[in-house]
Parts: sequence; C-alpha cells; structure tokens
Amino acid sequence: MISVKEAKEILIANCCKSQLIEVSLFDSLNLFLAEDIFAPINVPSFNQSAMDGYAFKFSDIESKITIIDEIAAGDLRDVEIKKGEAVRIFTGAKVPESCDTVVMQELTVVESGQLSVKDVGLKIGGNIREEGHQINQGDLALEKGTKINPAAIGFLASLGVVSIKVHQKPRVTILATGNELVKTGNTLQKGQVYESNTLMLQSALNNLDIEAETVFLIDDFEETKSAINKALDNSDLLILSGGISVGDYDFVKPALEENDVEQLFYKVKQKPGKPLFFGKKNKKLVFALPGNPAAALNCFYLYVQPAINIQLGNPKPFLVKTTLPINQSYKKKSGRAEFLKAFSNGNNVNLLEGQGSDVLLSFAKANCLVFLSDEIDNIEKGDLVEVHMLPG
Ligand SMILES: Nc1nc2c(c(=O)[nH]1)N[C@H]1C(S)=C(S)[C@@H](COP(=O)(O)OP(=O)(O)OC[C@H]3O[C@@H](n4cnc5c(N)ncnc54)[C@H](O)[C@@H]3O)O[C@H]1N2
Ligand code: MOO
Repeated sequence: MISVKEAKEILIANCCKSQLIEVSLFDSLNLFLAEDIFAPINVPSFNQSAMDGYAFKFSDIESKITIIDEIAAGDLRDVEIKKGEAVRIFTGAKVPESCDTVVMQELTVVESGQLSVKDVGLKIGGNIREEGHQINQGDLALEKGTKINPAAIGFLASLGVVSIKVHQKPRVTILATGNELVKTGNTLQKGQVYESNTLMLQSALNNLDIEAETVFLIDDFEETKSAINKALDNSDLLILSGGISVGDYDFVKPALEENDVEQLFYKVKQKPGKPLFFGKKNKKLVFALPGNPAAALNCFYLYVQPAINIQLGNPKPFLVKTTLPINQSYKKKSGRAEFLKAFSNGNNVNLLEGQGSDVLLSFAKANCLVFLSDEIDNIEKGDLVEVHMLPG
C-alpha cells in the first residue's frame, strides 16, 4: 500500500493537459486560459466622460463659459472648443481633444447658455476616464492559467476578444456497480440501498462544469468488462464506483485488467478510501472509487478532481490547504492517514460526528477535511492541523 503523498506524486506524473481548443468567450466559463492574453486595444479607447455635465478648459474655471454644443455617448465627432467655451456632455461620451476637464451638472449653474462651475474640489482632468486608464494596448490582460469567471468574460469582451484558447473538457463516464442498488423513486427492500454515488459524483463534476454519462452495472464480470471497454471508447476519463475491494462479487479490478488498463496504483494508506484504483489506458484515465459513499467522495475530491484540473490547465489542481487549530482532541484508530469531515469558521476547525466511510451526513455539513497523515498518532485540542477546504 502506498502513502497519500506517493499516490499524489503518481497522479501528477500521469496526468497532463488535454488538447488545446479555441472556444467562444461565452463557452469559456469556468475553464482556464491556455495562453496569456495581451490587450489588443486601449480601454477605454478614447477619453471618456465619467459624468453627465460639461466639458471645458480648466483654465476657464473662474469665468463664465459659453456652451456651444452637446455630445452624447456614441457621438463620434471631435468638437473643437476655444477659450471660454464648453460643451454639454453625458456619461460615456467622448471628451473633445480640446477639453481637459468635466464638471458634473449638479455642481454648476447654467443661465442663458452660460456655464459657471461651482465645484471647489475640481482638478484638471477631473471626471475624465483617460484613454487606456484600465489597460493599455499590448499590456498583459489575463495570464495563462486564469480561471474564466463572469468578470473575466466581461473584461475580455470589453477588449474585443471573441474567442480564447483553453484545454478541452474531458468526456467522463461514471460506471456504478452493485446488485443492491436501487434508483431513487423506487421502493426499497431490506438488503437494498438507494443509489447515491452517481448523483453525488455527477454533481461534483457539475461544480467543475463537466458533464458525465452514467452507466449502472450488476455485479457480473462479463458485463463489467464490456461496459468498461465501451466507456474507454467513448470517454477520456472513467470513474467506477464500488466493486473494487476483494470480495467474490468485486469484479472491477479484474475487468480493468482484462481491458489492458495499466494499474498506476491500487490501495492507498488512507481512510476513507483505501481500495482506490488509479490506472491508464493510452491517455485515458481510470479511477475506481470504493463504493462506500463518503470514501467515494473523498477520493473524488483528493484525486479525480485534481486530475481533471490538471487536464483543464488549472495551475492549482488540489484542494486549497490551510493550517488551523483544532477544537477537540482525536485518537486515530487506523495506521492509515485520515481525512476527517470538519467545519471551519476560518479561525479554527471542528471535527463533525460520524466519520465512517459510509456516512454522508457529516460530509453534507462539512466545509473542509482535516488531514492527519499516517505518521500522526493522536492530536490534542489546540494542535495545528492541515485543513483541505472543500468546494462550495
Ligand atoms: N476483506 C476486506 N473487505 C473489505 C476491505 C478489505 O480491505 N478487506 N476494505 C473495505 C473498505 S476500506 C472499503 S472502502 C470497501 C470498498 O468496497 P467496494 O469498493 O468493493 O464497494 P462495494 O462493496 O461495492 O460497496 C461498499 C458499500 O458502499 C455501498 N455502495 C456501493 N455503491 C453505491 C452507490 N452507487 N450508491 C450508494 N451506496 C453504494 C454498498 O452498498 C456497500 O454498502 O470494502 C471494504 N471491505
Ligand atoms: O477505505 Mo474504506 O473507505 O475505509 O471504508
């Protein structure tokens, strides 16, 4: 059995960025920029009025000024004003080259077409957004690896960018095994459980904006083998749930072997999620997660999500880590590293009740996992512990 550290090293060594593609800006949400983007234009591309008011020469501030014209947003003319003249101007409009200041209309008096400026704090250049004040042409706009959020989409659109290069999302298939599984909406008999892992894993993938196909399998070697074969043809990443332990009805590992999936690791010294399998066929990644629901989700966040993040070009693929004092002492029960469901208020961290690998209740309430490495025995209240923040 390998340690968590070794498992992560093997993961990093075997995952790589997926193919580069060009997507329209609107389709890039939550993806990662695959190249630096430099501003193709100055933004704004002209001196822009920040207020509804009047544009004039600052040297005229003490005089009565004659209003000679009006410029609204979108008016492309460059009105020439002379000494003692001003133009009515509106927010977003192009400030004439011959004007150096804008006064907001609330701080003026206008009588018979004559403007008096009453803004005592006004300085030369006031209320003008200078050309290029947000960004100059040629400057680095957004760095490679930046996650595209709505603001980034708006910003890139303001630069006139139409499409960007990103790494392609993987096509994912989830294969869930287990004769005892019953889909929600059906009646449950003693000995059966409601199938929850595929909905949970699909939702975790949705958080990454990844869609997945789902296949349900009975515990049968031939069926498992042919479903894996088909999924390998149709997808870039396979997630199997259940059937990966050592029981007589656990067919996932032999079925992966029969499909020539190369084993990169099997079994990690961790709790929950010991019988985790990670493998590869050509460039396709295969994760077989333990069926126990909390173990499956734990393995998803610690290994599957980082693998997808690496494929997408996310420069920080793993869960964000921090160190916090823990609010209670804890006796480690296994010789394995433990990931404990916990809640942090930002200052300290509290372990939640119910740490079994079948228990999702605590996971549903958790916002982080406390990581205790296999070398740690016990912890005392107030000890500093490693905390991995869960996605919201
Ligand atoms: N002799 C040993 N037995 C077990 C070992 C071991 O080392 N030696 N390891 C234990 C550990 S640790 C884990 S974790 C589990 C993993 O078992 P499997 O991956 O084979 O998972 P299953 O047996 O199929 O299911 C386990 C558990 O989870 C429930 N389950 C499965 N799939 C779903 C689903 N889609 N939705 C909801 N619940 C699901 C299933 O009903 C079982 O209760 O092995 C231990 N055994
Ligand atoms: O590794 Mo299992 O998830 O501990 O029960």
